Amino acid sequence: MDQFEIDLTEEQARINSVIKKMKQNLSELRAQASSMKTDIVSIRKNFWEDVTVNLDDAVEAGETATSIKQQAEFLAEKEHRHKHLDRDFKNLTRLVESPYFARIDFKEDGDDEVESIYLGIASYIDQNTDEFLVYDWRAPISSLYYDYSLGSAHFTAPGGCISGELKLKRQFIIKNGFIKAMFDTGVTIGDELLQEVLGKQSDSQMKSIVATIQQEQNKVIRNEKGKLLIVQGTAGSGKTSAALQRVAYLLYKYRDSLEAEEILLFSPNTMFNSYIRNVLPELGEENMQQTTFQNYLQHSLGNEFEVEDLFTQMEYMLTAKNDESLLLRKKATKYKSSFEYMEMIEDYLKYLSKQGLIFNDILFRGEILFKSEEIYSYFYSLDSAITITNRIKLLEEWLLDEIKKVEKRERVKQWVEEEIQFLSKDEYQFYFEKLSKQKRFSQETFDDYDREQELLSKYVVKRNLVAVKKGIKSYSFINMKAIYQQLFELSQSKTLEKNDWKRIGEYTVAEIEEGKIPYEDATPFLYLKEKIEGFKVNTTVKYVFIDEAQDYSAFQFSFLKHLFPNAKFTVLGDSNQAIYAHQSYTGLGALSQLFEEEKTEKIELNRSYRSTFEIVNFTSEMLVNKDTEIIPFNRQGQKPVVIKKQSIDDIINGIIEKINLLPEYKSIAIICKTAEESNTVYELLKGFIDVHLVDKRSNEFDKGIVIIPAYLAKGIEFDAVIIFNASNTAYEAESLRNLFYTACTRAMHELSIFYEGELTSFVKDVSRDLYIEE
Ligand SMILES: Nc1ncnc2c1ncn2[C@@H]1O[C@H](COP(=O)(O)OP(=O)(O)OP(=O)(O)O)[C@@H](O)[C@H]1O
Repeated sequence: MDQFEIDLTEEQARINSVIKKMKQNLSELRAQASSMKTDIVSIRKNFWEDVTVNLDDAVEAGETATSIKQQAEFLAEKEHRHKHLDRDFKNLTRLVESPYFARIDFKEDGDDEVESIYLGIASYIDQNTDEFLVYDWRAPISSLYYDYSLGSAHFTAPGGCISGELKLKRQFIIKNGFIKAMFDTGVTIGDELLQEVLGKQSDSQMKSIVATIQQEQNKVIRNEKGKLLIVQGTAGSGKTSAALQRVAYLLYKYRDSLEAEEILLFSPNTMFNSYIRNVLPELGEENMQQTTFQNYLQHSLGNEFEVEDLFTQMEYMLTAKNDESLLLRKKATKYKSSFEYMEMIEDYLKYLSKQGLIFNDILFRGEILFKSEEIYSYFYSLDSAITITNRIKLLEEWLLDEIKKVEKRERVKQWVEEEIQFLSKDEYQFYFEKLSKQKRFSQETFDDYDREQELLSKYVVKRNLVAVKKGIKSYSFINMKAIYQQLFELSQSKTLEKNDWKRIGEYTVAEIEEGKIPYEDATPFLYLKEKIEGFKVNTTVKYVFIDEAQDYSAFQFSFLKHLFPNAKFTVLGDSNQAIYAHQSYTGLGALSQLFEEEKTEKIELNRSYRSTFEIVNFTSEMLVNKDTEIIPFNRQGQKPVVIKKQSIDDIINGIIEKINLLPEYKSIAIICKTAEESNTVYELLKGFIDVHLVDKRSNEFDKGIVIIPAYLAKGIEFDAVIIFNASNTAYEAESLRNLFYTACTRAMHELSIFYEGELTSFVKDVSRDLYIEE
């Protein structure tokens, strides 16, 4: 036996022994969990038998409340412990399959002994000796594995910095308790294992990367310095992966004070949510909250407006005739996404503080109860040193007080009497019972006619005023539509030409009038509304993650900062994938203005792991911005293939042929420029191959062969990518470069580009030796 075989035998023996212990623990845990579950079910069932209920007097009622509270606390405590047991059980079940993925041997300075540390997705301690048989990959000592090659190394433990020497780094692939592969490595994280992992086919779900986290990714995962962490990373550099492992890391590090629901991830679309939903559970953690910015806008404005979504806006920009109105919309979008527009709104708010708010009349039974002018006068009679929001609150209180007077006044009116007469038997009974409960009557009927009339009229008026009061409480007396529209009349852009601003104003006012809110107006509108009505901030979220951050405008970042005042932000993006090029995208640099410099950290990820060496070299050359070098991971594959066809029909035939020739890939994407083009291609292909069409409503990430518009393919990856038509007509404008780049960088193993007519210059400009022409 050579040394490797000896080592392998020893390691397998250790694994066997560890798994044996784990299995024993597992059955103990199972028994504990099951008995605790029985207890919980029984407590729930007998809840009311075990509390003493007596409501005879205040003292007894107080004791009853205490008894209920104690019983509820007892149950909650049991449930909490059961949840933990359940989690330990699930983790141990995973560990039994594959107890660890790495070993490091570390000799601490001043110590003679070399300690062997095994790293897995969770810690495992020998119940008899208290020895750590497996260390959680997030434990302080585990960072040695990610950060150092052999030689001197150190890590920060709770008690301070510990230095020493890393003597061995070994990696394993263990399946069903058996070592499938074992590598000893000298460099940071061995290439062999990474080769092995990256060479695999894609999955419908993103996978955790804990065994092969790279040094620069580890910096993202464990970073804790600033309030804002900006990660600028090239396509496929592991931004999303690092973000998710970071969530797992934070949940581990702050396990006593941080819950998964206090972490919120903004992702590019709902399909993406389904794509990443397995990563954290795979690591034994609960998923954080996930949403999209669109979802938030819809939730906040959806009742009042038809809110345009980003994809509709994008589809419009990509398909509309290249005329004056498209140009204007682009200018408007750019302007409305900028900090300058936010400043304009701030100035407008200063103006509104002194004059100019617009109110609605408050109506009651078709008549004006409060005229808008009256509301206006009251509002501006309040001390202008008080914020607008607080004055609105005072105004609300005043209106509700006035309503009390109205209530009294209305009771004697003719309509009330008429309504009483028409009360149905049920309604009459309803009021009667209500009054009886209040001990107003001792007998079965109203005994006194006048009293009856008085009380019934009171109820009738109250009932009729419910909607008015509700309206006042929800501030429907503020005419937000008109206030936003007025902004265009009263303000003047410093950068746009006068005429452009005027025309932008005209069409915005018209859209809003029709109850539609363009995507670029949704956040500014909401900002203005919240500044007037009071910002509904979320103080419970402690960490906000923004993936695909290049798609957010400066305005939206500012808004999010307001929205989550207590949160730390991790923002991940790639300026080369800024496909909404009409936005005022200024790079993630715009973000730096949000927090003070000392609270902001920046990390760049330049190594690309998703695609083969050949694909990365090809796609990198498409970029004009070559400030940062993109380093491909050394995984070989075929060069991208560029295929010329005579017509669209020929392209369709070519794609069918291509797909038949490709190996049995799990996922193939035919990426089109727009949803419109995707529909057409789908209709042409569906009779010949089994394809799914992905659109913005798709919630699940389908594997197999999909047809997808480029802007929806963001963040996801496929074994093979086929670009439908890379003609110069389709991809001519410079603004489409990033969209094209994003589409091509979705490919892991193979990239084929079809076109008819002239080839887009985005490909033509790439060195000829980097692709094959067919
Ligand atoms: N350290 C790693 N070990 C193994 N796989 C990795 C590692 N880093 C990244 N990957 C893999 O590379 C691919 C791209 O990762 P990910 O999607 O996180 O990148 P990204 O930077 O968010 O990409 P994009 O911006 O292009 O959407 C994934 O398949 C991921 O599993």
